[in-house]
Amino acid sequence: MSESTPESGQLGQGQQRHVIVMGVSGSGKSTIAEGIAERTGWVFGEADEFHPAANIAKMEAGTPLTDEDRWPWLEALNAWMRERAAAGESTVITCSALRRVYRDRLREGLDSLDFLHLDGPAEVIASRMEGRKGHFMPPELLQSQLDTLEALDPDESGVVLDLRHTPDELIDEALTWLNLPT
Ligand SMILES: Nc1ncnc2c1ncn2[C@@H]1O[C@H](COP(=O)(O)OP(=O)(O)O)[C@@H](O)[C@H]1O
Ligand SMILES: O=C(O)[C@H](O)[C@@H](O)[C@H](O)[C@H](O)COP(=O)(O)O
Repeated sequence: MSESTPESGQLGQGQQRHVIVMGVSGSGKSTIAEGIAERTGWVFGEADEFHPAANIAKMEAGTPLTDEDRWPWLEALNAWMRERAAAGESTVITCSALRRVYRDRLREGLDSLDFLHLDGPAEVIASRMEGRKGHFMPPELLQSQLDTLEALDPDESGVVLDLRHTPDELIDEALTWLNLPT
């Protein structure tokens, strides 16, 4: 399948792909999404960069975001994907996308949007957050992220991947699920 390779240039409607690597903070979204972007040539987006400064300050201070905090952020991410779609480009972005209603907002106006959910034991995620230096997200917020998380419903296009696998394994599993060459 070559429709999404960097060489293919502008893609017609229906040929482009839009993928969100989802999961709680520290699950490995950035690592895997960057790998997918490298292998596919799709435009990469990092959801943390779409948060208003107030949201970042709130998380940094150890306070979980509310739905109200998240709506403008989700709207900005959706607008960005729609712009890329209008330009005929495929995208892969990181986004916690913790609740079903958030994912519904993210899907608006797109022909298709696939979710790759990085899931696994809380202890593994916690130790990764502890080991990550210079990131604004405090490990204490992990529990609220896990409490907010709603698994993909059967009618949502997506797959759950085991975050304990290595990044290379996960990128291969993602590409295989997406029906792309590994
Ligand atoms: N599959 C993996 N196996 C081991 N360590 C990983 C894996 N994926 C990510 N990491 C490490 O875990 C930490 C969190 O990963 P990151 O990609 O920043 O997660 P997120 O974007 O979901 O917050 C980073 O230090 C990263 O290097
Ligand atoms: O909806 C939220 O509460 C945040 O978006 C959160 O889920 C996200 O994970 C943070 O932005 C931390 O960034 P990392 O996911 O990169 O740790």
